[in-house]
Amino acid sequence: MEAKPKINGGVKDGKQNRSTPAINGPTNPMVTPLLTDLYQFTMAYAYWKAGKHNDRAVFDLYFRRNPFGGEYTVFAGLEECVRFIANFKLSKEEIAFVRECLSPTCEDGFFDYLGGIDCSDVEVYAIAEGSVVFPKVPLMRIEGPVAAVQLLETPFVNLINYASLVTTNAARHRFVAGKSKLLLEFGLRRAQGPDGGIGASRYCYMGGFDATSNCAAGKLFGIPLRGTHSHAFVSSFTGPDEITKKSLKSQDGSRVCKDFVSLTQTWLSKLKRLSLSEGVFGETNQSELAAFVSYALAFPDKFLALVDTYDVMRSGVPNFCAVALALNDMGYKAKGIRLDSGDLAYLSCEARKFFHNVEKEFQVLGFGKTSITASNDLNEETLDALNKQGHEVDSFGIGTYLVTCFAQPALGCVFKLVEINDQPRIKLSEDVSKVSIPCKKRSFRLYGKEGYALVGQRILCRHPFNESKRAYVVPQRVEDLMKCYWPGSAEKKREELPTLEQIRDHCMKQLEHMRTDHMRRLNPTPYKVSVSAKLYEFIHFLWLNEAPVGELQ
Ligand SMILES: Nc1ncnc2c1ncn2[C@@H]1O[C@H](COP(=O)(O)OP(=O)(O)OP(=O)(O)O)[C@@H](O)[C@H]1O
Ligand SMILES: O=P(O)(O)OC[C@H]1O[C@H](OP(=O)(O)OP(=O)(O)O)[C@H](O)[C@@H]1O
Ligand SMILES: O=C(O)c1cccnc1
Ligand SMILES: [Mg+2]
Repeated sequence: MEAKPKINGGVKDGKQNRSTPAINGPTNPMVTPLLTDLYQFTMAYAYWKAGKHNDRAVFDLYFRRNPFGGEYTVFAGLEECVRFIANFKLSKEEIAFVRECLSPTCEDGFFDYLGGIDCSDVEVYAIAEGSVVFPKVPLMRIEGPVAAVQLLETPFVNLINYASLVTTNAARHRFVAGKSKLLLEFGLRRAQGPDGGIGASRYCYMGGFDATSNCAAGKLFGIPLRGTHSHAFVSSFTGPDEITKKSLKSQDGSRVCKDFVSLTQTWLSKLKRLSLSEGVFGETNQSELAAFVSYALAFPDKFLALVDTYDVMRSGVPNFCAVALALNDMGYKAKGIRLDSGDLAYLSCEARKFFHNVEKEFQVLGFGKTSITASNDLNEETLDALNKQGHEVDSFGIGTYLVTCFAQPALGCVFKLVEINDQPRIKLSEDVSKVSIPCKKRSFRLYGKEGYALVGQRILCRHPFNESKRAYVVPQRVEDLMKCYWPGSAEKKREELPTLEQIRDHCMKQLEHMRTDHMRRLNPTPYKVSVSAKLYEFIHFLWLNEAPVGELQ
């Protein structure tokens, strides 16, 4: 990071703000200017009373430590902040409520002023959503009249905190599962309320999940929807006699099987003969078979069965195979099974063996590759354990631990004043990691990989607080990280908001280019965030200037 030169403003290049299309309001209609802490309004009043409310302030939004014991974070939630600020306006009712909450001595003029705030004099600069980011680096810089920007603190931190945390959690699950696995987010029922559920689905997709079970998120964001069925469906059946409509038309429409139940029973007998020699199963649970047949009749081209209601290898898997083979006769390819309890490594390997045997014995090409989905309280640790043991799972359905961010409930984003009326400000702390980095800054990412045009300048990079930690760097490529996402009425180009799909792609690319030692789960190498030599000198000058000198008696 380096302190930003003072001269700014004017049209850079391209379009002006006025010509860009209107931005929709926040996804959650509860995100209004009142979704803030009371003290933002009390401070706004006190700024106004002191005649300071229009002082030009610069705030940085950043976090101090990466979550989940890792060394990286994915930045998310920016679009919602932009939507919020683009539509910021207190209604008459909201102002009346604020008036009730503040002291009766507050002057009327303040409430007129509140009603006029529309963030047209606020500017927001930010790193692209979906970027990999690190502690202390400003994710967003918010410039504007101090009272107005103060009102944005709580909603902005709220919108970024969970979004970035859960996106990072999803990215970490993706990293452990590996690229080739299908990751399904199943967390809605366990999420922290409706907003937690909708947000989890959106941001887990951003962080690398492939699909969600959450229909509302599918509709709102176009996220692929996926799902299986539950134990209730299986246990609701009592036996094959329940199935009255037994016919199934073949996939190409040329034939009709009048009694699909009997076809399935025939296949089950053949499987029994095959398996009895190996002692795998005798009688399977017939009510489970009825459930599977019914599901296959409802979705012949999407048949997927939950096989652990009674006994995975003695009932669920053979019943599934009987239905799948009957479907195969009719030209359909069964999708697969889901395991939701027991030793998922062992059971997935046993099921895979069974599928391979079926393929060999009955010459059904590709049956051995039938998909296996696993679920049940999965998290990074269990995925890692399954990898170490060896497993045959193709797809993981993950809920509770993912969406609740069980391993760490908050990211700890902060919003700190770094400059007012062109005067740099600092917040001191006994804890050095909590000292804020003053000044309106620019952030760069320096790339050392070969193959890029040489920038060639030798830069001294310094740890912001530790004098002895420094290094010269000759970057091969330099990326300016902050772009303008909300110019207010300033005549500056506003970055277009990318689609969820584009943000997800950006996130995947960023993660792919991370050094593996920064990514590993155990004792990852910290990514070094530095300040320029000039900023280092300035931080320490200001620190000494602001810290009172103690007196020893
Ligand atoms: N091979 C494995 N290695 C490590 N953890 C596993 C393995 N297989 C499953 N797990 C995890 O172990 C836990 C098992 O949960 P639990 O003790 O509730 O058993 P269960 O199989 O769900 O039992 P139940 O039949 O009562 O539902 C889950 O968190 C699951 O993800
Ligand atoms: O385990 P999670 O990661 O939260 O994933 C979602 C879970 O939700 C469903 O069952 P539910 O937990 O409602 O019931 P169950 O535990 O009895 O299967 C599903 O079968 C998964 O196990
Ligand atoms: O579709 C599923 O299998 C599913 C959906 C939500 C929660 N558990 C499982
Ligand atoms: Mg469960």
